[in-house]
Amino acid sequence: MKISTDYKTDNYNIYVEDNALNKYLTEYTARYSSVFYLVDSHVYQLHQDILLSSIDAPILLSPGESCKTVESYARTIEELIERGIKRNSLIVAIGGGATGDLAGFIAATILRGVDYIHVPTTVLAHDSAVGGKTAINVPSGKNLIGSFYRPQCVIMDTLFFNTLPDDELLSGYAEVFKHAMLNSEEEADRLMTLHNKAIDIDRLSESIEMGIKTKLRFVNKDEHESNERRYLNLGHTLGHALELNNKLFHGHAVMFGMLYALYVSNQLNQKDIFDVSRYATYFQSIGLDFSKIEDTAFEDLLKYLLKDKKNTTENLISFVLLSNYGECYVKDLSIEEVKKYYTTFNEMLIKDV
Ligand SMILES: O=C(O)C(=O)C[C@@H](O)[C@H](O)[C@H](O)COP(=O)(O)O
Repeated sequence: MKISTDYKTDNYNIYVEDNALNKYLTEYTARYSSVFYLVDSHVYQLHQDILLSSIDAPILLSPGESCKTVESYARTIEELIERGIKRNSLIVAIGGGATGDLAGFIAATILRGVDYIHVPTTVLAHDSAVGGKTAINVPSGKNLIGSFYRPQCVIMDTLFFNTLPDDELLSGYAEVFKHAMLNSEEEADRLMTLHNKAIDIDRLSESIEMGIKTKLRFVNKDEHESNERRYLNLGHTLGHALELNNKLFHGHAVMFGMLYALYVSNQLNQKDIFDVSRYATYFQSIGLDFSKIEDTAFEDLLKYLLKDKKNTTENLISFVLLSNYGECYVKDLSIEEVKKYYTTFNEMLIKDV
């Protein structure tokens, strides 16, 4: 399947299919005199003999978020310069969202910008590889350094999914589910039917297609996130805080963050538009472990909440909320309000799940 962006210029293709890497990569690499592969070391270890057998002299990155540090950024830049990268070279990022975020940021900044391609190997990266956000972390928070920088293409080879652990699969599915909530109740119901009790890997491509198309609707309108693109951050305010504080998988944290956002939306709308308990029970039935957030003190999350990139006013925390399915808005809440809802939200979860 091929999906294309719809900007005024410099559009790129997103391929999602089995064997996509073999099918499309050389068409792009052939245009450059030198190509540098930045590959998640774990992915390379698993796939070097078959899917990645043609990848020449990869630079291996530490797996997951651990590669998104300032140190790893500087080290990899040094290595690329030593290997002779030029302005007309190509960087190919092969790995999950973290690899893509780091490699994209390197591509955006090395020699003031070289072309790059995303080869996402996780379900989660259907999200991060699309839209041109690149980033690294600092101790105060996630993705606090970064840029918007479009790739030349995204090649999502779904054969990589076969080796994904269940926790990673669930993490990626969280963003697919978020995209459904940004569409309609029917889309969320469809996912819950398609992936009832467990994530069905054979039906993931169609769910990912829905996810990417939804995401592009927002990105095409507001690439640099001054307005509608912020809605893609549904679940991420509390999500990023839980991810860092409780050391959760990104998507697992986003699932909790989404439940909280739906709960707060109901409170502010003064009607139960969203059946939060139903979604919580569903998330639990497909593997979300609620014990991972039990007893998390609000005060431990607060320092992260106050550093959220969406915040614009001192001591107010910005949340993406919904007045209905697909109808988002950004609301600044005081610390007291966030805490109050956090307490009652936890009580509801303990009672209902
Ligand atoms: O692409 C976007 O815009 C998003 O917000 C998508 C998020 O799901 C994704 O996790 C993103 O990387 C988070 O970005 P951040 O700007 O909140 O760090």
